[in-house]
Amino acid sequence: MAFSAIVVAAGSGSRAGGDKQWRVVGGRPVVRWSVEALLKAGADSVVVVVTPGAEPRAAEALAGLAGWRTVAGGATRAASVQAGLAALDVADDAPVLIHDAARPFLSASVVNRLLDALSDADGAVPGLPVADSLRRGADDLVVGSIDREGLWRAQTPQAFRLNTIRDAYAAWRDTDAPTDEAAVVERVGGRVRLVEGDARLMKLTYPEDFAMAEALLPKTLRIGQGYDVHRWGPGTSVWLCGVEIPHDQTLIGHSDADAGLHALTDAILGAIAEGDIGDHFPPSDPKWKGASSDRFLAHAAERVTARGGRIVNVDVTLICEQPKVKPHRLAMRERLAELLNLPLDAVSVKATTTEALGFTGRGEGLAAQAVASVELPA
Ligand SMILES: Nc1ccn([C@@H]2O[C@H](COP(=O)(O)OP(=O)(O)OP(=O)(O)O)[C@@H](O)[C@H]2O)c(=O)n1
Ligand SMILES: C[C@](O)(CO)[C@H](O)COP(=O)(O)O
Repeated sequence: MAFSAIVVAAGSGSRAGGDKQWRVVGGRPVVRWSVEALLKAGADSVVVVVTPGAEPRAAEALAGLAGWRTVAGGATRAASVQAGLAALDVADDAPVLIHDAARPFLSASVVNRLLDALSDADGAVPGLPVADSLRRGADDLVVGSIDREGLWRAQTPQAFRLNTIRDAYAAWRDTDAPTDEAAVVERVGGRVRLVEGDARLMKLTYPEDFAMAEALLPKTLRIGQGYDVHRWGPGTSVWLCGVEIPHDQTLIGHSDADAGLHALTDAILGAIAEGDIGDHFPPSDPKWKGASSDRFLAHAAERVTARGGRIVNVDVTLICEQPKVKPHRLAMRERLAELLNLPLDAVSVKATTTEALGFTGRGEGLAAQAVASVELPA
């Protein structure tokens, strides 16, 4: 069934600490999840209601999506919904879904249930039965109980034909704004059907809800590995895993030749299949001459964040006869943990010799290998 949609995103998000509709969850702004879900579910057009002046933020958050436009919202959610209704350019009896931007995880099955229900009802609302006991409280004391039988938690989107919801709002006389559209249509005697909601369609209201939303997202675990070698040459210190160690030689390279950081950067880039360090920082480019490898690692970590992912743990092995790594291992782990914003117990640095065999054994060069695991949105 063809339908259009309104996404209300003109709130202040005060209970969440402000601006929740623009915050990034799972690599995308909250409002983008909501608009994209409606477009994917088949919406012909989406009117996004924003606070006056927030249009550029909406354009940035929704860049690359087609089929949406903004209108300015009002002081209450109900006023914002009415601004969206006034901006719709569809037939009087066209189905309209009205959705909170703050409920990002909308599935096509909820949309289909709502549209189906409109065939014999004036409106449809996704709901979840109340599972907890309900108590009335005053001054931290229980002062009454409420029978939860027959009680539902109403979610959005809520579905109506345009004329039904527009006329019902026009008839609303209370001084208090309604909390949702079901209440408005019910007030004029409309039959609003409850359809099965979805626990993932939770409304992001409080700061802690954002961690919950991240946890709800399906994830995939990726592993990447990296390897790097640098030749020993004359010098007085060497950089390894972001720590400068006094030594009678140094590693030779275009940058600071920190083989540990290079291997780890490649491991992270490998986990997200975004090429290798040379693709991002070509050795032919003079601007990387003598550069601190910290920035290479930070760049790889930023790429993970940009993909909505997080690094879970890293493990680096340095292969050399000298210098002895153990005395510096904790400092190296602490530096990597700092650069990657990871807890110390998610960062491992190990070392081994090759029993005097091969180029590392002969002291011609140092090798490093690394493994990184990364969680990405599925
Ligand atoms: N004047 C308003 C108030 C709310 N909303 C939207 O209505 C939805 C549900 O409202 P709520 O969760 O209460 O959002 P806020 O009003 O932003 O939050 P708070 O009450 O914590 O300030 C949100 O997508 C919000 O952006 C809106 O468009 N216009
Ligand atoms: C519309 C709604 O999300 C349905 O549960 C809810 O009523 C919005 O309430 P809020 O106080 O604006 O968060």
